[in-house]
Amino acid sequence: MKRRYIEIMDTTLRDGEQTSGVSFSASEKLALAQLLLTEVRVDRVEVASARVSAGELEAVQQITTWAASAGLLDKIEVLTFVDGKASLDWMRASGAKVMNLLTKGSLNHLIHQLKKSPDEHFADIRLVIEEAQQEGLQTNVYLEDWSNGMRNSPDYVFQLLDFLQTQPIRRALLPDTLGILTPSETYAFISQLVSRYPTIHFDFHAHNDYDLSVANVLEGIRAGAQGIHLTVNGLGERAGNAPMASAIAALRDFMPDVKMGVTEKSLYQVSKIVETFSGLRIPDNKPVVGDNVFTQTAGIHADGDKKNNLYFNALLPERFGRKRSYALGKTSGKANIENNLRELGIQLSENDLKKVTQRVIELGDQKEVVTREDLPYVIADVLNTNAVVSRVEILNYVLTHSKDLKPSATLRMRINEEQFEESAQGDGQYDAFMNALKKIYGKKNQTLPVLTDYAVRIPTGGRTDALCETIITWKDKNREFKTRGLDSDQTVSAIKATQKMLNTLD
Ligand SMILES: CC(=O)SCCNC(=O)CCNC(=O)[C@H](O)C(C)(C)COP(=O)(O)OP(=O)(O)OC[C@H]1O[C@@H](n2cnc3c(N)ncnc32)[C@H](O)[C@@H]1OP(=O)(O)O
Repeated sequence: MKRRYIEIMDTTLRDGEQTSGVSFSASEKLALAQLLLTEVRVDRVEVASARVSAGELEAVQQITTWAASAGLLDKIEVLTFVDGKASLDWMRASGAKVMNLLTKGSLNHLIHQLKKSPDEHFADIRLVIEEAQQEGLQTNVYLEDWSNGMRNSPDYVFQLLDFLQTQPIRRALLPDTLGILTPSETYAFISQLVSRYPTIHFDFHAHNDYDLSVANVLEGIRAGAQGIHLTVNGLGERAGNAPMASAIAALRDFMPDVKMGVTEKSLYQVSKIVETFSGLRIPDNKPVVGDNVFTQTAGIHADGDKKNNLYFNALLPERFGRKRSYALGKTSGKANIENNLRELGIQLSENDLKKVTQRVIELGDQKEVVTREDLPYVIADVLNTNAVVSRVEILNYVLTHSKDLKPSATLRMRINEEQFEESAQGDGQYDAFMNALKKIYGKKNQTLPVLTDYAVRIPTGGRTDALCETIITWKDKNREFKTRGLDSDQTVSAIKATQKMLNTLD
């Protein structure tokens, strides 16, 4: 089968940054543009809108300087306006060579926002494109509000495309600006344009207002679009754009006649970086990249996986550098527990396994979270054994907190038979505690796992009402794991979670 190449244009740095509350710094934009082009290997990146701000200009200058040295300048795009020379001046200052010119794709927007006739608009566009060409810039053209245009003023859309067909443009970009399309309409509109304008390269740009963006991307491509616009984590104005990870996975799995240059393995990494830079947490159930999407919770599912991977689908976590896991809670069965014990290198008799399973279910009923690293403690408690040999014990500590002085911590602990004591300052009490801990492990030439997430919650209901639960995610060379601490004091609960982490180290 001859496969069609589909261009992926990432617009996390332009449309993604239009997410309310998100603003990337110049260095974050540069790092992301580099990662997207060289690791994720998207075909093009749209990095800014022209004229936005001085900071934005500096960011684009940094990106174009890097891209020019890497031979990738033709992959850096900037959204510009039909505004005489204003956007062109900005393009010149930024060093970018590809402009995505925002024209009006619906009569409604043209008449009410620009207050111009089609002929006036086309004349303005012609001037900008001509000037851009003289400056050696390449032009792609957005037909803003194109989807409404196709619904309500198709003749205007055809008029615009008839005109654009005569212009030296590289691509026509079809945005569903307000995210109003259904999959069948997306297919109908795009296939109509593809057959009417066979020489134009069409990109489709979805929005997710009805949660249909990925479905629309698939239909857009099936209809003949040659490129699609995506954002990492689906960032974007209102409900966002089509999310990169799910769209790529769906295209790979459902459209075998399509090929793309994107490296699937790097999608999770870029998603986590965008999560950090944007400050917007990825929902746990977000396909492909969410924390829980490769976690089997139900006992029946864990059992089925043991018997010929019965509950696997094509979306295997390993494709994205991730791992399947088995949750512990009230819907767990023996198979969930066994799976986690295997990871910890612990074996129990059938009878003991039943008792431990029962306790995990009870804890789940009380809304308590049980992590894999908690299991040895649950076993010790249920079976009354010394399943947990506390090689590491926090013996004493003093934490200070005062106005206008840095918090400090003094810590005494035992590692095997040896005792250590250290003091340190930090940005908060727990940070000071961790700094003292790092000094101690530094003496032993041992580095600690990196803390990658710190979540605090007050478990609701029942007897844990007044307690605070801290769940810390740690990452060391080859594993990521969570430990949990429970105490009426938040810092103490974090210290308890940390002691559990220390006891997992060799
Ligand atoms: C598909 C999309 O998501 S489009 C996203 C476009 N990107 C942005 O809007 C980037 C962020 N925007 C900005 O920083 C600012 O809005 C700027 C710098 C573009 C303009 O700022 P201001 O001069 O203060 O104008 P303001 O934002 O109030 O209004 C936008 C103006 O652009 C005009 N405009 C709208 N679309 C276009 C267009 N395609 N080409 C040229 N001008 C346009 C509007 O008619 C309005 O002009 P008016 O003030 O003469 O009525």
